[in-house]
Amino acid sequence: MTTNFQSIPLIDISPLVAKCDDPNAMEDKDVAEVVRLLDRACRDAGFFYVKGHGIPESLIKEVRDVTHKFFDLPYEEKLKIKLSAETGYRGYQHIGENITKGVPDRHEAIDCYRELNKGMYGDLADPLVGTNKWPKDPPDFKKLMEEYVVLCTELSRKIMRGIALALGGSVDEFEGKIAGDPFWVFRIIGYPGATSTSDEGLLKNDVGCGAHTDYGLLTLVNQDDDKTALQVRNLSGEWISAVPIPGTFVCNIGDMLKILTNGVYESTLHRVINISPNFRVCVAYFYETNFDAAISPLDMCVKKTGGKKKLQTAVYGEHLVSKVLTNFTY
Ligand SMILES: N=C(N)NCCCC[C@H](N)C(=O)O
Ligand SMILES: O=C(O)CCC(=O)C(=O)O
Ligand SMILES: [Fe+2]
Repeated sequence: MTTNFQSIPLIDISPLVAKCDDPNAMEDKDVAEVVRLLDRACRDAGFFYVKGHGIPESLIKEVRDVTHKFFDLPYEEKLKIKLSAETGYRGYQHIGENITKGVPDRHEAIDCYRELNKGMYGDLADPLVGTNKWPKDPPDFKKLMEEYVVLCTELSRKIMRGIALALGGSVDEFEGKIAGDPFWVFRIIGYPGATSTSDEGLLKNDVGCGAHTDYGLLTLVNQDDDKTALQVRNLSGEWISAVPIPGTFVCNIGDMLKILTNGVYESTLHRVINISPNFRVCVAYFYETNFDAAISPLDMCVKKTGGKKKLQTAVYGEHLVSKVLTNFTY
């Protein structure tokens, strides 16, 4: 359930990060406070910033720096790792190639997914089977990003432990069959600077990514410090900017967590319009359920919401594949 939030809350999650693997974490009053704030943020906005997350700021910045360097390369160079159906939809897509609600997005990106081998989940994962396509230049790009993905996975697991407690569940509610073997998606994205200054012009010419929800459990957004671009829709349809706060991640809820919570937490619509004249990068990490998990509302959430299942079961891998196949024209 979204509200008419006017700003996106910032939560210092350091107590949770320190203690979430302690079985008695909730007895710690600082952890309990983080959990309360997470519940508030997830109910009201489905979006929140986190600080005190433990990932070094120097690494977060380096990830954005090498991303700028990659997108600065000549087009021919970037095409060496081009995404296609044959690469399992992994690799580089040029501006306008990704489509949201039928409209080409004004962004370029490298799309990566956790590795999938043929037959791993029957034929469920077939379209995404492949290995990631990393550029040779900048050197160490792959190493840095792979290191970063490991840290994002670990951080997301911790935040999901907090969210499990926020829902009144056990700390490991989202492990095991739901996300004990989490899939992940990783998008390294570049948005050209705005060509317009008026609102109408920006909406007509400068939409970097059209309104959408994310597909899985939890997204961690690492965005440039000095450009406002990400906008989040509130209940009355106002677009609230997720203005960059240095040293934080913007977190948001995906479709699978909406289903699990029977809609108590919503996967909020958001879009990207880079209003700055300069090229913006965003590195988005998506923490997902197990690839083959069949996701339905948790009993404890159904109880909270009047006892009726409001949302249908979805198999995460099917949801992802159906999205990926409509994001591109090939
Ligand atoms: N894995 C995620 N969330 N990717 C976000 C891209 C959202 C835009 C996409 N064209 C769409 O229409 O979904
Ligand atoms: O660029 C951003 O800030 C967010 C990107 C996004 O929403 C996505 O890739 O799903
Ligand atoms: Fe998104």
